[in-house]
Amino acid sequence: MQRARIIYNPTSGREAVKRELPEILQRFEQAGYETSTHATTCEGDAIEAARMAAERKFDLVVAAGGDGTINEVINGIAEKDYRPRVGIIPVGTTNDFARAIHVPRNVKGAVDVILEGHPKALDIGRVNNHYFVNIAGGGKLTELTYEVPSKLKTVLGQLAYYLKGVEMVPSIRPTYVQIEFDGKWFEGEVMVFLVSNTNSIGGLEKLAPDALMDDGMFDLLIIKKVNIPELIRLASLAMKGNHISDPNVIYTTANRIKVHTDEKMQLNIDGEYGGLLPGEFVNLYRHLEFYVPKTFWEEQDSQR
Ligand SMILES: Nc1ncnc2c1ncn2[C@@H]1O[C@H](COP(=O)(O)OP(=O)(O)OP(=O)(O)O)[C@@H](O)[C@H]1O
Repeated sequence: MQRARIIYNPTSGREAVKRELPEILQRFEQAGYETSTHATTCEGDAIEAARMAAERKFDLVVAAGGDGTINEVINGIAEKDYRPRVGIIPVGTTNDFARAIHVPRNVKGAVDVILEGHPKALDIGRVNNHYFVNIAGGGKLTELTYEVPSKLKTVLGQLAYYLKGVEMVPSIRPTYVQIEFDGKWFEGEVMVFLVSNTNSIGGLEKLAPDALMDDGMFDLLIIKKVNIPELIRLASLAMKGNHISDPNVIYTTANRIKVHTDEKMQLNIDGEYGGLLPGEFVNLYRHLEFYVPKTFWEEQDSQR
């Protein structure tokens, strides 16, 4: 019998997962999994729970929560020789990773995807000693993702991020960085740089429109120094993916990226604070197996 460990964050998003847990457990048991659960209690708890699940050789680890919970789960297993397959039940606020791999953002649909059973090996990223599935980056704008209080997200959902974003705009300043990507070089002031593994970032599905998740490459997006009205114009272009040909934007792919700055610049990893730069970003080719909808792969393949 296969064994599944469901690691869930009871505080994620609008706190729906607690209510649905009995039904989730029943469906996994009916599908033939011996299933147990772990409710996270604080930051870092899902890392430890996932590490233990790998050590105890669970076949499947399910991350039920937001992008923060998924990030912790992959950090718990990424360095292990034996790595359980990963399922996602997206009950967070933004759920970028679920969007990217087309897992439905409702519990029933997400459980269907896991139980239909199409695991696919996908790339993940590593920066310094942290792992990420979606994105890592730096620049004042990225700090938005961890400055929004959890309670506000529970009440307002995604709107909480937009409100905070508007509030932060006047304080956004450029930072002088040196970026080396696969032997090429950029040096100058930037508003933000993003190292992306998926095309879905901050709820925008076209920010890194060409990102594939099993090609061993990141999409690197750099927004050079611009004034605030210009930044707002670029943000509106990004809604439709039309920002990438703008002269103030560098958009390219790379497997290995080094970012250095003399100023203090925070690193954002999958929406959470990840320490200070410098950082070396490495793409780990098809490192973890995730359950994805069958249609997702047909679509990825058609983009090649
Ligand atoms: N019981 C808990 N109480 C408070 N915080 C927790 C608890 N369990 C986990 N956390 C922390 O909450 C963080 C954010 O949770 P998560 O990403 O699951 O939901 P979210 O913030 O609502 O969604 P999103 O990341 O999509 O915005 C996690 O990275 C973890 O550090």
